Parts: sequence; C-alpha cells; structure tokens
Amino acid sequence: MHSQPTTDTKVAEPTTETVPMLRVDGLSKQYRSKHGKVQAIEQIDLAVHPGEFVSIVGPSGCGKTTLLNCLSGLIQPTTGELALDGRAYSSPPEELSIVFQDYSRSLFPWMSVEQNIAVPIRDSSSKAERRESVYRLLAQVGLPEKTGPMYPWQLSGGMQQRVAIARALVSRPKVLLMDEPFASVDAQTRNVLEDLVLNVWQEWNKTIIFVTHDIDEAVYLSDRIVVLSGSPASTIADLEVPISRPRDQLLSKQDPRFGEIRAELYELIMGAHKVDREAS
Ligand SMILES: Nc1ncnc2c1ncn2[C@@H]1O[C@H](COP(=O)(O)OP(=O)(O)OP(=O)(O)O)[C@@H](O)[C@H]1O
Repeated sequence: MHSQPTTDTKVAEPTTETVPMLRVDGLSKQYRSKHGKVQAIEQIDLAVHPGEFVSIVGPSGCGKTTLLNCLSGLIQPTTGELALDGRAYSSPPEELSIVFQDYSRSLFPWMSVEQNIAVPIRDSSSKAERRESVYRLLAQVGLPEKTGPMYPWQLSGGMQQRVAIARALVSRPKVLLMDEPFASVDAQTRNVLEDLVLNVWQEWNKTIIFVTHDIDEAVYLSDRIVVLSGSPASTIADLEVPISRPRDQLLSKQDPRFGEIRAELYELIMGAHKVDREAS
C-alpha cells in the first residue's frame, strides 16, 4: 500500500521498526581538482521512507546535485554510508534510477525512442518483453505509440523528458532520483510533467527524491522538504508538507498552508544564501 494520506495531514510517522528505503549516514563530499579542494557537502544524514516523496532545496551551488549523485552511486562520497532498503551500497544499485535535467544529453540521439527506453533492460529481457514494457511505459508517460520509432531530436523538450522518465522506470526501480528534471521546459509543460510524476509515484508506489530550485514545485510535489545550507551543504531544515492529496495545480496552491510553507522555505533559503555570500 502506498503511504499517501487521504486527509489533510502528512503520511503517518514511520514506526521505529520501519527500515528506510534510502538511508544516508554522515555523508560528506570533497572534490579534489588541479584548482584545489572543494568541500561540497559538510555532513548529511537522511532517511527516506518507503513511498515518500522528498524534495531537496537550497541556495544555488550549495551541493544538491552532488548529494543526488552520491545517492545514485555515480560518485563516491568522501565519508559516509548509504543503504537502500537496508542494504549498504557503494556503486549504482539496480533498484535506483536517476532522471537528469538535461534530457538532450541523457538520451542517445542515434537511438529511437523505443531503443532509448529499453537501454536499462536490453541484457535482461527478450525482444518481445522489451517491446511490451516500452509501449506500456510510453502510454504511462502520455506519449502516443507512434513516438516509439522516432528519434529524440524529433520530439519537443517536454516529450523528451517523458522519454527519460520512461527509461528511468523501465527497470522497475524502487527509488527514483530526479535532478531538476523540469528546469529546461516551459512553465505550462512543467505543470503537466509535475502531475505526471505524481501519477507515476502514486500508481507505481515509488519512493522519489527530487532536487529543485523551484520552491513552489517542492511544496506542490512533496511529503517532506529537506533544506540545505549554503556551500558546503548541511541540512538546515526538514519540513513536512501538510497539504491533502491528490494535489491539484490550482486548489493545492490556494491552500493557505501552501503559502505559509513557501514563505518559510523562502526565508530559510535566502538566509542560507546570505550566510554563503558573507562567508565567501
Ligand atoms: N566535479 C567537480 N569538481 C570540483 N568541484 C565541483 C565538481 N562538481 C561540483 N563542484 C562544486 O561543488 C559545489 C556544489 O556543486 P553542485 O553542482 O552539487 O551544487 P548545486 O546545488 O547542485 O548547484 P545548482 O544550484 O547550480 O544546481 C560547487 O561549489 C561546485 O562548484
């Protein structure tokens, strides 16, 4: 069962026995390059429970992408431990997929939409199974069947990001990491894609960790919002979003609590940004 609330309060507090779907203990990340060391993440602990939708926000350049890349296993943290559904990992786990902001670089331009979506399962399924999964997913992300044989560059930006989402889902991951996935599409498409992600989350019972610059987007989508400090990133707040589900682009944003959380987040992020500037 999905842990979505039907009343206007948040998901039930996980019991102490609940194993987090994703757990991060004492994560820090220092980059070393020929220009010197950059401490991107100071110290982060995080527990995301099964079926939660958690957004990560913070001032520009604070370390959000670094955190998501560490969670994905794509880059190694300098310190800290990661566990997915109770199992420690240090390289990309199969049960976890990532959707990047830049769909034009994450899709392979020489492959059709169908081939792009099938990449994660091409060694583990028959041609017929791949085809069945791909066309089911195309429908799920709202793309017509005729887009299957097309190439990514023949599609709009919003359609390409739908393809990227379908590809992230094809291996049936437990956790979906999304790094500002809608930052490059127009505002109207963005709202449509936000609702698409909420549908996928609900129907497929996913756990989602979503990085965004957009405070309204974070409030609209999330059960919980983790606010990071300026660089190097550490957690300065972890706010629940007590707005009823299903969410609606008009009605949810008219909820007085939407405005209250937005104002709280704005103050936190501007405060963190100010500290960041004073320190530099
Ligand atoms: N590969 C790298 N080598 C060295 N420094 C890096 C590298 N990647 C990121 N950084 C630095 O780490 C810090 C955090 O960067 P990161 O991209 O994680 O922040 P962000 O919050 O995602 O940024 P934005 O808000 O612009 O999306 C920045 O100071 C950045 O310059």
